[in-house]
Amino acid sequence: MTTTQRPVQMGLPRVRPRAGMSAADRPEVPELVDRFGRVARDLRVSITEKCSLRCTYCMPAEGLPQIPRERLLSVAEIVRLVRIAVTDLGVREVRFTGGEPLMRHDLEEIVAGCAAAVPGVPLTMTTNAVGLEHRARGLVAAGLSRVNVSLDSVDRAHFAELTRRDRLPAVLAGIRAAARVGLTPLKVNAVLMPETLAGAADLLQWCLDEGCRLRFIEEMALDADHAWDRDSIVDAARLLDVLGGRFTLHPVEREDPASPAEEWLVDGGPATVGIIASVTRNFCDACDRTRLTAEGTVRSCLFSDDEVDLRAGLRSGATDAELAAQWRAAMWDKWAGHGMDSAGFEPPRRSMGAIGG
Ligand SMILES: Nc1nc2c(ncn2[C@@H]2O[C@H](COP(=O)(O)OP(=O)(O)OP(=O)(O)O)[C@@H](O)[C@H]2O)c(=O)[nH]1
Ligand SMILES: C[S@@+](CC[C@H](N)C(=O)[O-])C[C@H]1O[C@@H](n2cnc3c(N)ncnc32)[C@H](O)[C@@H]1O
Ligand code: SF4
Ligand code: SF4
Repeated sequence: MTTTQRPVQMGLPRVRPRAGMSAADRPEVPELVDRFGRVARDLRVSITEKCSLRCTYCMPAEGLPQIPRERLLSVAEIVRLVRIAVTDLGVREVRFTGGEPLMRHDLEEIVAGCAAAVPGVPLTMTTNAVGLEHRARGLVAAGLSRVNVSLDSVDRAHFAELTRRDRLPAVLAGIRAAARVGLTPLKVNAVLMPETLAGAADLLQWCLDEGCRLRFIEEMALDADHAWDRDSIVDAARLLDVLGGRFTLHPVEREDPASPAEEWLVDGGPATVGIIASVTRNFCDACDRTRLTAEGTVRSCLFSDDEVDLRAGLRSGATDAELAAQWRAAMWDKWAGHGMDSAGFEPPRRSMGAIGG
């Protein structure tokens, strides 16, 4: 686990991690700083636990237990928290995720409400693209800036096996519709597993043909079935070997050293393929993420089950300042990193789909 000490940038006080730092040690700044000197600027909002697919690395076959409607944040509650995040807490980008955000019929209202509340802030979505074909235009009109789409294989049988649903045609149609209406740059996320390797070159060729930016992602211990095994991680070297059989790849110097994806130029460029090595070369020391779950808790790290409930305050008359203070306190306690390489590592209780990836 990386615990590199990083100074807080941009004029904020320098915060040094030290054992036993308490709430009283938090500097009086509006931003979402933590004890390790990081500042969270990237808000990921889960809006549902429901999903149209059942990816084996994420969901149980039967889906997640349904969240009763009254426990889900409403459109107005999501918009209010997004406004607080941007205007009071220094958030600069908002991503809708889940579960599958397209499962919410009021997604367009959520996007439009946020676009009006925080004009100029990029509003993005991570989606499996099932049904996006019919909603892409409406989402652009509502104010969505771009989308990232999960797609692990362009082989229909293989896709059905990985997602437990035969929906590849809908996903490809969704990606094409999103690209047509300008939800770009459109990135494709593929979780890297032994099963993904066989079709990796075909997937890259498809993305090159369609003008999408493909990133492979190391599988993390966030599957609902708890079948993840550190020793069966497929690493970048194995993937590069497979892709190298069909393409010429050259590593690209990272423009942004904090960016999680390492990039390779494909056949001389300009197209690239990326690898997000969340496990073997984690980027926790540069983490700038804060999360809201669909039930309105702040989750400071994907791997930390310590959540702070904002919904209770939202529904009992808390002021913006009170909600912001709760959010700051939650982020101050953020962990150094995920710890997947530490002895005695235990996966979190919630799986990826229940957190909001
Ligand atoms: N370790 C770690 N991995 C994450 C986190 N959030 C997302 N991921 C992984 O990164 C992959 C890509 O996430 P996206 O939702 O596309 O977001 P992103 O890469 O931040 O998006 P861009 O800003 O478009 O590059 C996901 O498939 C997850 O596997 C996080 O907070 N920590
Ligand atoms: C949980 S999904 C939610 C959004 C949407 N349903 C989708 O699939 O894009 C968000 C991202 O998490 C990734 N993901 C899910 N489980 C993962 C795991 N165990 N390890 C790494 N990434 C995972 C997915 O590939 C996807 O890119
Ligand atoms: S990764 Fe996304 S599409 Fe796949 S099961 Fe999880 S939430 Fe659904
Ligand atoms: S695992 Fe936690 S600390 Fe690491 S990048 Fe993800 S959210 Fe940030």
